[in-house]
Amino acid sequence: MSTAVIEASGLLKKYGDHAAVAGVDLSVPRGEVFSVLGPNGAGKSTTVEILEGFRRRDGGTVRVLGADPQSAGRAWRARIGIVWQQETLLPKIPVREVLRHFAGHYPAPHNVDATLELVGLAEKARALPESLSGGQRRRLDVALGIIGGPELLFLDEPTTGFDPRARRDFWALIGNLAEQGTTILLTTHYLEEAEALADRVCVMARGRVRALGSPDTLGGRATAQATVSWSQDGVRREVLTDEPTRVVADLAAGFTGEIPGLRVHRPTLEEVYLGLIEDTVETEDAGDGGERTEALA
Ligand SMILES: Nc1ncnc2c1ncn2[C@@H]1O[C@H](COP(=O)(O)OP(=O)(O)OP(=O)(O)O)[C@@H](O)[C@H]1O
Repeated sequence: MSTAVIEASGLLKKYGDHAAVAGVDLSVPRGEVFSVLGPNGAGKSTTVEILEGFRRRDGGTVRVLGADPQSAGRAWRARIGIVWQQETLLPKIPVREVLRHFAGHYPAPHNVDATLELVGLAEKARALPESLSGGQRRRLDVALGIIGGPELLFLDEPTTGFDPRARRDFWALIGNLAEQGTTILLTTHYLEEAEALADRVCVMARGRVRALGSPDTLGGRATAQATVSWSQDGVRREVLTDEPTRVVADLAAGFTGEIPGLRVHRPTLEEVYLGLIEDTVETEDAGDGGERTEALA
């Protein structure tokens, strides 16, 4: 039996003549943190909304937690958690009560206080949601996403607007959930976030998957040529090489002590990503097939 939590094959979604998703294949095993990257308009949200059961596809097959999201019922929905890009509208009651209220919708919810602790909001249990800072508010959104004890959690640009410290704390929280076995699908525009959290990343552009792999190896990153640079007689020198270790060893033999200003640089995830989407930069948003429509289900 397949251990894939998400399995999509030949996924297709059209708006008018424009294929927003043009044949996507994905397979995400249980317990993986899987990140979807891509420029604006690449088809990420459309793909994710189809997987969440909020948008109908025009072609392809999809299984999420063993069911077709388009026809799956309440019991299936209780097994997934979603942290939306926009803040969820909440009643004007204290944070703990909000969470208790949402917990009541699930058959086997997490403990409310343990969840507040996990997201770092225990001290705000009695505060009203409207009094929370942006980052705290986002933590509450995450608490709402996980209160039902989901097997699969969708996170849509979860750390937009976070300060660097809050972002690190948030990453620790997500790492924690992943360690506990939650499968996580993360869309983000922050490459360092994908690098910190994801087991695998998928780069989408123009409705297709351009590259798929671990952050270390994406687009041939691990084996790409390295630039070795150093300073000699006040001049900066550099060599592009397949064998940086040999170059450094040869250099070291010519110096007594440290090699001044030695640097070995391989492409960063951001550089690889930008190379993968280079041709889309100008045109990605130009292909709309008409007016935006509301989600169907
Ligand atoms: N409801 C809709 N009606 C018409 N066109 C749509 C609709 N939703 C998305 N599109 C178009 O489909 C394409 C993919 O959009 P989508 O929102 O999936 O991209 P994205 O990768 O999530 O972008 P972003 O990073 O900006 O969120 C875009 O060209 C968009 O304009």
